Amino acid sequence: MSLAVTCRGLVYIYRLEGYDVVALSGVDLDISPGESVALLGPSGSGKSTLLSLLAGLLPPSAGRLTVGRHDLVRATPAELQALRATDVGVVLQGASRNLLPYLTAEQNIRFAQRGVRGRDLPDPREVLAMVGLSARGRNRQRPQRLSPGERQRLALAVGLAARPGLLLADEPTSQLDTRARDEVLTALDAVRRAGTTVVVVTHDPDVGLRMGRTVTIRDGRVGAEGRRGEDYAVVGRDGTVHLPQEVLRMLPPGTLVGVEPQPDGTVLLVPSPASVEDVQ
Ligand SMILES: Nc1ncnc2c1ncn2[C@@H]1O[C@H](COP(=O)(O)OP(=O)(O)OP(=O)(O)O)[C@@H](O)[C@H]1O
Repeated sequence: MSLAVTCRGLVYIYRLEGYDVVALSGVDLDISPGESVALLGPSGSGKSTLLSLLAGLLPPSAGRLTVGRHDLVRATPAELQALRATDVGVVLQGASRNLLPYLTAEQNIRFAQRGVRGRDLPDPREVLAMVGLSARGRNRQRPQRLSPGERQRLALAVGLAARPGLLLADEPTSQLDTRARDEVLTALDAVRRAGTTVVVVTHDPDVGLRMGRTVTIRDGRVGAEGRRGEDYAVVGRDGTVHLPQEVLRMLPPGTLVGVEPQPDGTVLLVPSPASVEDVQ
């Protein structure tokens, strides 16, 4: 069963000795069951932190977060662990971090299925077939005998071992050549067609296009959304809007802007020749 995700005013603060780092500053995001979403954004904007919260690996500092029927703010550590074992598959950045090197591909899947109770588990070969790893005895190979792209697809298969309703993957195509990257994307298409909700963190805009929906995280919140190639800025809960780079070049920081609602429902931004400094 595919799972929905709801974030409302989601905040995460890394508390370090002497100072705090606000990694997420109020994420509002709805993901429908079966949807595929790419999280894009500059380095340090909060993508991996958001993924860790969705996975139940980090507890929200404030706000609301639900995955399916699970309330991740109230969940106990035991409930979060059960969630990761069954409903949410997590693929960490770097394929090898998800794999046991001394087990074959098939054994890696079986290992990920151990201890899962209360649901029908898929046949490991079925999971390997979904990510294109059933031919030429790939199921009997250990990870180091597989190519980098095959290893990454095996990492996805391990994340799918318990047939989760939500698959989270951090940079699944980084450091792969074009062909291997396309094979990983084809595997993700198959996962989505099987009805699983998929959320992928990526720096690659092409991956974003292939996923159908992009969500750009900027300064710890949703700054923009892309649907079927159309890009939209998102108005934050405090009324702020992250302007696209090309508009920011026309309206650099400090520009005074007249905001004029039009009768047809559009809004005009009219720059003034004066700047904030002139007014102060
Ligand atoms: N373990 C940590 N301790 C303290 N601060 C952290 C920690 N992990 C991340 N941060 C900070 O939180 C903010 C968001 O980081 P995060 O890794 O979520 O961003 P990101 O968008 O995934 O970046 P990248 O694309 O480089 O992986 C950054 O300011 C980062 O320095």
